[in-house]
Amino acid sequence: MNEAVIHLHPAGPLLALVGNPNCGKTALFNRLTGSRQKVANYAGVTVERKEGRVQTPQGKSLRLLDLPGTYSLYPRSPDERVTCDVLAGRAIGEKRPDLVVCVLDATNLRRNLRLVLAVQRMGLPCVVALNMADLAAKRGLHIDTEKMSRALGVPVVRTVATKGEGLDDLRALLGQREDWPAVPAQGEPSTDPQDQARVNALLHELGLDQQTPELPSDQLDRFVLHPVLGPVLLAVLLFFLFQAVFSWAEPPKDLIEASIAWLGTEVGSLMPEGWLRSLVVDGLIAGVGGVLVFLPQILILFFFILVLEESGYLPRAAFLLDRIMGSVGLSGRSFIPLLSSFACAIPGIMATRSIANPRDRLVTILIAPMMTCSARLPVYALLIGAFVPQRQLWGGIQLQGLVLFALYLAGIVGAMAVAWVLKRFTSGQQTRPLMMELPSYHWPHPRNIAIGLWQRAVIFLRRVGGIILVLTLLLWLLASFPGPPEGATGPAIQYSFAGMLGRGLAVIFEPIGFNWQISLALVPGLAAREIAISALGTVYALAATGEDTAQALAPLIAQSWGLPTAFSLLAWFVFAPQCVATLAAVRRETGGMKIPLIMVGYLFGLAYLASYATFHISRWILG
Ligand SMILES: Nc1nc2c(ncn2[C@@H]2O[C@H](COP(=O)(O)OP(=O)(O)OP(=O)(O)O)[C@@H](O)[C@H]2O)c(=O)[nH]1
Ligand SMILES: [Mg+2]
Repeated sequence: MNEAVIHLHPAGPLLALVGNPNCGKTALFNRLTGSRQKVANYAGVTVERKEGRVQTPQGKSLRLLDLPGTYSLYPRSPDERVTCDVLAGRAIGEKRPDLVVCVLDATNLRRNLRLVLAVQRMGLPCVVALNMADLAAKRGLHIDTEKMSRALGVPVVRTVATKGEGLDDLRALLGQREDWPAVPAQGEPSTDPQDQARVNALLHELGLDQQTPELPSDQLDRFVLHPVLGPVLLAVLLFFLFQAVFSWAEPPKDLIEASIAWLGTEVGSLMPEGWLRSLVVDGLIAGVGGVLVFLPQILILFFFILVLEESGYLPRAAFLLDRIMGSVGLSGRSFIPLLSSFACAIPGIMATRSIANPRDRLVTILIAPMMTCSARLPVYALLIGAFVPQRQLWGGIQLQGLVLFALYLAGIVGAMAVAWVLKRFTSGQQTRPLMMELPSYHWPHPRNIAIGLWQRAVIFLRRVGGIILVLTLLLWLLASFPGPPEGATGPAIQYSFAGMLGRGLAVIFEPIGFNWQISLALVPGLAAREIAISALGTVYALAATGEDTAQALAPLIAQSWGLPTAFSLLAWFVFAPQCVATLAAVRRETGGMKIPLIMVGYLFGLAYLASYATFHISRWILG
C-alpha cells in the first residue's frame, strides 16, 4: 500500500493509560502495542510518557500513551505531574487525550476507583480496564463488571495483562468510537471525602465492602519484614548474589576466554606481519574480546535483579532499609532509584522523578553514581580474578565473591556518608515516614526474565560492538603512531602519542600507584568504564614483545602490578565519575551544568583520596 499523504502531526484520536502505580498499565501497554517497556512489581517504574500504537479489530491504528502511575490528580512528584499535565492538555506538543483508559487493580478497588472519579471530574471520557482480575479471583473477589459499568456509567472490561486475557475485548472497545462514553458534564468540583463516600457506596452495591481475608503475602511478610529476621534474610540474599556472580560464571567465562585466545592465535598466524595484523589481533581481539569475557557475570547479576524486581521483594527491602536511610537524611523513596543505579546510574537518576521532596531528589541524584553500575563489574571481576586467590573460606564462602561484596558495600557506605554530610549542609524539611505500598508477591514469569536478560545482553553487546570497539581502535591508532625512531630499543608504544600521553598523566596518578599504562587506560574509560579493560588489553598487547601477545590480560597484569596498585585501582573505580553519559543525564534532570560540575568535582576528589589512602595503607601493611 502506498501512503499518499505524509502526516507531520499524528492524526486520529489519542488514548492514554491512567491508573495507580503498579496496577499493570505498562504490562497492558506492552501487550496492546507490542512494545517492551519496563515492567516490575513495585510502584514508580514508569516515570516518563511513552507512546505506542494499538491495532483495533476494526482495522484502525490508534495512538496510545503509557503514563506514570498516580494516586490522585493533584501531583506530588515530578512523575505524577507528567500524568496530570497530559490529562489536563498542558503537555507540550500533545493534545488532550480523547479517551482515558483507566486501569484498575481489581484487588484494591477502594483506592483505585477514586482515580476514575477524578478523571471523570476533569471532563475526560473514560473506559475501565479491570486488570489483575486473576489475582482478584484467587482471593475470592467476584466482581460483577456489568453492574460496575452501570454504576460508573462507563464500559468496564476484565483484563489480565500478563496473560493477555480480555485484550481482544479491550481492543474492540477502543476501535468502536461510538461506544466510547460521552464527555461527562463537569459537575461541581467534589472533594476527596465525597469521592471516598461514593466509592464506598459503589463497593457496597457490588458487594465488595466486606473485610478481605489475610493473604499469603501478609503471612510471608511477617517473616520478610520481621525487624530481626528481615535484615538477616536481605543480607543472606545479597551475599548469595555476589557469590553466584563468581562461582556460576566460571564455566561460560572460561569457554569465552579460550575461544578468544584461540581466535587471536588463528587469525594471527593467518595474517602477514604488519599493521593490519596488529590492528586485528592487538586492537580488536585483545581489546574488545577482553570485555566480552564478562558477559556471563553481567547476566548472572541481572538474573538476580530481575527476579527480585518481579517478585515484589524490592519495596520490602526499601521498607527494611528505611531506618538506615532515614539516619542519613534520605527517605526510603530513594531506595528504588539507588537500586536501579546498580544496573546503570542513568535510569536510576531518571527514577528519582518519583521523589516528591526536591532536596531528597537532588541528594539522591548526587550519590547515585556511587552505586556500583554493571559497567564496573567487568573491571572489578578482572582485578579480583587477577589478584585475589580463589580460596574457600569457612562454610564454603569464596574469597573472590567476598571481595566483590565488599566493593559494592564500599560504594554504598560512601554514598550514605556523602548523603549524611549533604544533609548537614543543606536545609530541608524533615523526611516524612515512608508511605510506600507493598505489592503482593508474584512468581516471576520465566518469559519476562528471559526477555529482560536478552535485553541486557543486547545492551552490553551493543556497547562492546559500538563505543568500546571504536574507542579501542582509536587507542590502538594512538598507541601505534608515530612509530619508533631508528635504533629504538623498547616496545614501539613507548614512542607513540599514547605513550607520551600516558607518561604525562602518570605524573598525576603516580602518587596513587598507577603506572602509565593504567593512567592511559583511564582516558577512554571516561566514555564507558569497561573501555578501561579493552584499553589495558590493547596497551599490554602492544607493549608485549614477541610470543606472549595473545596472552589473557589477567595473568599479565598480575605479573606487572603490585597488590597495592590493584587495590588502589579498585578504590578508584568505586568512586570516580568515569561516565560522560551519566553527567549528561544529570544535566538533563537538573536543568543546568551546576550540579553535574559539583558531582564531577567531588567524586574525583573522593576517588583520589580513597585511592591514595588505599595505596599507601596497603603498601604499609604488605611491607
Ligand atoms: N497476576 C497479574 N499480574 C499482573 C497483571 N498485570 C500486571 N501484572 C504484574 O504487576 C506488576 C506491575 O506491572 P506494571 O505494568 O509495571 O505496572 P504499572 O502500572 O506500569 O506501574 P508503574 O509504572 O509503577 O505505575 C508486574 O510485576 C506485572 O508483571 C495481571 O493482570 N495479573
Ligand atoms: Mg509502568
